[in-house]
Amino acid sequence: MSNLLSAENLDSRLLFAIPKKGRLYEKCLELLSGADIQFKRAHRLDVALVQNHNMALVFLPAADIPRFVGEGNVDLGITGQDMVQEAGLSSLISEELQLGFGKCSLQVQIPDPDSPYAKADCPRTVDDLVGKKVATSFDTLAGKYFAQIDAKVTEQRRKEGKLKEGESLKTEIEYVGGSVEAACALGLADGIVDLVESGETMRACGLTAIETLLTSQAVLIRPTTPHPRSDTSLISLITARLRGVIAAKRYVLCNYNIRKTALSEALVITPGRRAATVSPLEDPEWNAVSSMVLKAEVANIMDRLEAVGASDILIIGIDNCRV
Ligand SMILES: Nc1ncnc2c1ncn2[C@@H]1O[C@H](COP(=O)(O)OP(=O)(O)OP(=O)(O)O)[C@@H](O)[C@H]1O
Ligand SMILES: O=P(O)(O)OC[C@H]1O[C@H](OP(=O)(O)OP(=O)(O)O)[C@H](O)[C@@H]1O
Repeated sequence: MSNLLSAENLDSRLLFAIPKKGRLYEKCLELLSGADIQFKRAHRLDVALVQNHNMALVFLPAADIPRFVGEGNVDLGITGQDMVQEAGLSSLISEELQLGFGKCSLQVQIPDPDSPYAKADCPRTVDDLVGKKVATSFDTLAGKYFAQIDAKVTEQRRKEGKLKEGESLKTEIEYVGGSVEAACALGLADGIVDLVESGETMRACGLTAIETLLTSQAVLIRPTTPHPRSDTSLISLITARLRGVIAAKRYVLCNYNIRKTALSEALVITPGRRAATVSPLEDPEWNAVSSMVLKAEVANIMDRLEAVGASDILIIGIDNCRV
């Protein structure tokens, strides 16, 4: 049997990096299926040849994908914006598409000072963490953030005469690979910088968030300068397909009938992505309108359409689309 990883198998193929596990994995598989990217991932193999395109999927840790994309080893990738920022390669990476899942925030968290178990001298603000220990998997971003806070607090303390010229404060950033939320309870750190989505993990660990370093979602990325080997037309095709799948998830089609006298008011409510489709009805005083609207705004839009006299308002799900 030929080796799947051999150069002749991969050389001519477009390489698309997908997180190999974790929070983004299942959503990525759904997205690939929606875009009809067909593949079989063999047991224990992190490369899968795509059956219906000259492409291979490469399953990598989400944290490594920005480097593989930035250095041009792969042509496309999906990862979190947080990972792109942490890799510090933003100039080499172009964000093609926000995918609308994997939404979370990178936050500074401390043991809840209002908890009955809190120590009297526990930190309450980021300034209170200066000179102490902060555990994180995002040591680059946390390091940059605390370098600024350290400089600000050092300056203040000098002015107050609490620090001599030449003396400075430095927060210690302690890298941990996972389960960062346990670091304070284990005595490893005074605060952490970690991802928060629902806040469940944070609350379960008796932590509270005091600052947000960034917000993030999953993104489709590609090298700013495509590799000479890259099939740019296939990159555009895959990007367009993924854009269609994402738009279909976010939008629904809103159809309704409206008197011509109220048409302009109704079109303000449903302007459509480019423009709404307005068709004549047999009754010359009425029009039919069809317009894409954001799923999240449907209830509000229906209320407003009814208020301007629209009738037969129908909301229709979109399976897939090109926008
Ligand atoms: N709780 C969350 N909610 C939504 N998105 C998240 C959450 N945690 C992480 N993410 C997103 O998913 C990306 C990958 O995080 P994840 O923790 O799954 O990484 P991993 O280290 O590859 O997996 P694992 O934690 O299983 O080792 C993060 O960079 C972030 O963009
Ligand atoms: O606010 P929440 O919805 O509770 O999500 C936040 C948690 O999710 C992530 O970890 P994950 O569960 O992916 O595992 P990890 O700690 O091994 O990275 C993150 O590191 C937090 O621990």
